[in-house]
Amino acid sequence: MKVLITGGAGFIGSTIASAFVERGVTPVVLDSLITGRQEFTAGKIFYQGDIGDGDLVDEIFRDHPDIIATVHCAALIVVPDSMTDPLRYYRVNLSKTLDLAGHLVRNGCDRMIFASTAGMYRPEPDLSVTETSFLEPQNPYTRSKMMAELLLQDFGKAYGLRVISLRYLNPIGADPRLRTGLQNSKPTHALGKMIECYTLGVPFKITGVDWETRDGTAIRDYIHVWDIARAFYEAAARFDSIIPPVGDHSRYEVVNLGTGDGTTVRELVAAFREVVGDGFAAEDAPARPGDVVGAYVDPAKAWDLLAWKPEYTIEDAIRHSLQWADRRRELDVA
Ligand SMILES: O=c1ccn([C@@H]2O[C@H](COP(=O)(O)OP(=O)(O)O[C@H]3O[C@H](CO)[C@H](O)[C@H](O)[C@H]3O)[C@@H](O)[C@H]2O)c(=O)[nH]1
Repeated sequence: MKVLITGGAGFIGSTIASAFVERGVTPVVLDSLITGRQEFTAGKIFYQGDIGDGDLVDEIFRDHPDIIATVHCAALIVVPDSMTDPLRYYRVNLSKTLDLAGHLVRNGCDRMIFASTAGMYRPEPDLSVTETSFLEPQNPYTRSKMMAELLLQDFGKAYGLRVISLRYLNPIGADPRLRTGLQNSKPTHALGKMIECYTLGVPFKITGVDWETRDGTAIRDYIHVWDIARAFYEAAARFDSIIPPVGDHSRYEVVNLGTGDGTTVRELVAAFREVVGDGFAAEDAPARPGDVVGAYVDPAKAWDLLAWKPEYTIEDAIRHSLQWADRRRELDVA
């Protein structure tokens, strides 16, 4: 049994591929390698190319008629970049998803698990989001994901494509067996900056300390990438019971993935100290332009439909990220 994983050489897609391998499902990776890494495809069935390339997708399905579902992760994901270059973001995340969906329908693949974002919700007053929270995406990245979901719903109604959309927020950590992790050597997200500051021996700047949260710092739902990968497997394994192949029910289901309470920046700093010791310094600083207070995800539906909840702690994710930063340096030198 095989699954096609678009973006399978990226941070999340490659981790999902490993989770499938460990459970006896063979991944077939399709990745352009624009941001993905060739090393992450080692030992896997790999096609280098574009999700919009119909001939290539046809070739993949000819070569692997036993593909039972597509996990669609290929996307551009950097919010500030999406604001300066929306054309590129809509082209890659929306137009190419449209093309891919057409190629899948043509090849008779009617199961898709879509890597989406819980960043498209307007948070409730307590900063939680559920699947019924109002959709109010704030930037071209989250809008491109929302629009892609809308087109996929239309494909369900017209062509029978079934889609489970998994929406989550800030993935951190690395494959616990360190096969893969974040490709980028200079990540700008909070944990990446903590690792950089810790390595250089300089204080980490807590950007934004006046938010209306439990300690004044912004909240995010950091979640271990292996937990996310497990959820994709569970969605694939239960696909036909979540969206049966026949009947006049909706062919589209949304499931949010998260921890249920989130983590503030100060809590992330405390967790980092828990892992590396007291020597890690942090200081208050002004908020970054465009920053938001944040949100956290209620994972109740994920438990009901996927029997899924996060298993790794924030400290586990920090430990794995630190180990991966060392491993990554070795890979770059090799
Ligand atoms: O050095 C830093 C870096 C970040 N933060 C703070 O930590 C919180 C989280 O920031 P991240 O950058 O980790 O997370 P964001 O959700 O703000 O954004 C990140 O996750 C998004 C995905 O949802 C996009 O990928 C985006 O490009 C990426 O920066 C924010 O309050 C930020 O101000 C600091 O205090 N110091």
